[in-house]
Amino acid sequence: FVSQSKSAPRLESSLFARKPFITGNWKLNPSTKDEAVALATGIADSVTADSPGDIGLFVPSPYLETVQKIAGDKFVVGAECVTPETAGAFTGGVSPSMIKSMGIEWALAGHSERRTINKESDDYINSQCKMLIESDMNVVLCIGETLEEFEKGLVDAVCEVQLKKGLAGVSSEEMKQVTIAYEPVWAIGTGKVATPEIAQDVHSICRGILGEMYGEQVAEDTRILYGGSVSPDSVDGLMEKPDIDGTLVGGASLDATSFGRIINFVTKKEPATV
Ligand SMILES: O=C(CO)COP(=O)(O)O
Repeated sequence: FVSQSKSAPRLESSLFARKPFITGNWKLNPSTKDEAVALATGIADSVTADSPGDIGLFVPSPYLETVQKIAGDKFVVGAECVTPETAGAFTGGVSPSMIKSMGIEWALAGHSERRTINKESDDYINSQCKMLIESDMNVVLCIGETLEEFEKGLVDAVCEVQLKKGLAGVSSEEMKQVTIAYEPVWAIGTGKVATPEIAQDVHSICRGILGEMYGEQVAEDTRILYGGSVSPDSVDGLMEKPDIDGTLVGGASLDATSFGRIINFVTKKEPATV
């Protein structure tokens, strides 16, 4: 259904150059399995045959199997992070092979909270990306600048470093397994969503960097999601922009009604010319 490793993410529809991908990241929520079941069920109920994109939900590792069962073929389920090791003395670690063996084929890497709180470096994130790809899984590589970097005009430079280091050693062919999520740190959990214009600018810059790294075709095929305070009110405007291929939603993915509205976004995007 949504496995990018099997087919390039192109849509038959002429509206989108790339099939939209609406994703949620539950972070350290909800507090109990019962609540996770209720929330995942509510989200699954809002996915219909008319929902315009692929849908994904990144959930805490203890809930992966339960949520996967509820998801069926309505949405894909992924881990929020992985330990880039195969086995050994890494207490608390969760490896790609462990979750792959549970039927999970997706994971995030490089979320700003992991970069900051868990001190995950670009090199470590690169190992996560490579190990997920080698495990025949799909990765959503998260990048984005802090407020200070934004105010200093360093957005392009930060995105370039995070993309180039995060994807070092990843081949053009393997880029089918990669989705990018641009999440400006200043927009995460703050209620300050980037304007569609700002997000479009950065997405277009990121696509240009991917073009330098991998050529035009890979750049055109790679989905770039926006994350940071996305809500039912802001999703339509964001999704109208040509280089915004989806969203990575935090807070609003914890409410089935709000996330359902985001999943079923309405867009007036111009038909794609590619
Ligand atoms: O970090 C995010 C998703 O990964 C965004 O979180 P919010 O939508 O709560 O701002």
